[in-house]
Amino acid sequence: MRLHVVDHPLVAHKLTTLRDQRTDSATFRRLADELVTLLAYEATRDVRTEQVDIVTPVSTTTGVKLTHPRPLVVPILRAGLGMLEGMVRLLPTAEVGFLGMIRDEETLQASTYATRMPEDLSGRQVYVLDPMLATGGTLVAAIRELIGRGADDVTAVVLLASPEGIQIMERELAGTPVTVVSAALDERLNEQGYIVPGLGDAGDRMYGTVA
Ligand SMILES: O=P(O)(O)OC[C@H]1O[C@H](OP(=O)(O)OP(=O)(O)O)[C@H](O)[C@@H]1O
Ligand SMILES: O=c1cc[nH]c(=O)[nH]1
Ligand SMILES: [Mg+2]
Repeated sequence: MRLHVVDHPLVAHKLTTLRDQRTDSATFRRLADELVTLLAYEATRDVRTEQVDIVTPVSTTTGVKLTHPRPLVVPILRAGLGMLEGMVRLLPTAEVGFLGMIRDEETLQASTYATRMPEDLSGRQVYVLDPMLATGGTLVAAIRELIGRGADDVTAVVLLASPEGIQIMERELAGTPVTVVSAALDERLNEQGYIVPGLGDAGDRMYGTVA
């Protein structure tokens, strides 16, 4: 597993406002959208392209276009949904699949309540979206599902990761073609499994619900 923490002043600036407890839901959604677009730039560095010949008003030239099979973008509901638009804006040919997952706040075990994506992902590049990589349980289960369907290149785009979660991912997904792109690597998890300093419950902050 590869970890890439995006080091950029615009990312740090937007993330600081996202973390701030005074930030309202509408602003939180806008910032999550903007942040994922900045992360997508890094996450798609190896997206597959093919050469094409085109004619400009001045001459002929050779360029590239996104190639087949189309990349698949999978937001993990609920909070990952807030990252979908920002991602597909940069990947207009992408197909979108969905995984609904919830973490039991007592046991911290993740379970899946909805799955809607192609059965066969062989040869596909997959971008899985979830703002929080806390214990890693959710992302490990999601990525296992994608690899089980044949995906051979998985990139997880997250806003915050914990060192504990990264360690679990490295252990549980050793030898699999997985990259994690994050806006920050935080200090630790607290006793409730929340990222510290973190931003609280991403889904609640995004959709205005109270934990
Ligand atoms: O790394 P983990 O310890 O598994 O925790 C991270 C998960 O927890 C949150 O989802 P939550 O269960 O709150 O669902 P929600 O997105 O519907 O709020 C978050 O959006 C991640 O999916
Ligand atoms: O800090 C955390 C941990 C899990 N889920 C969240 O939304 N936030
Ligand atoms: Mg939540």
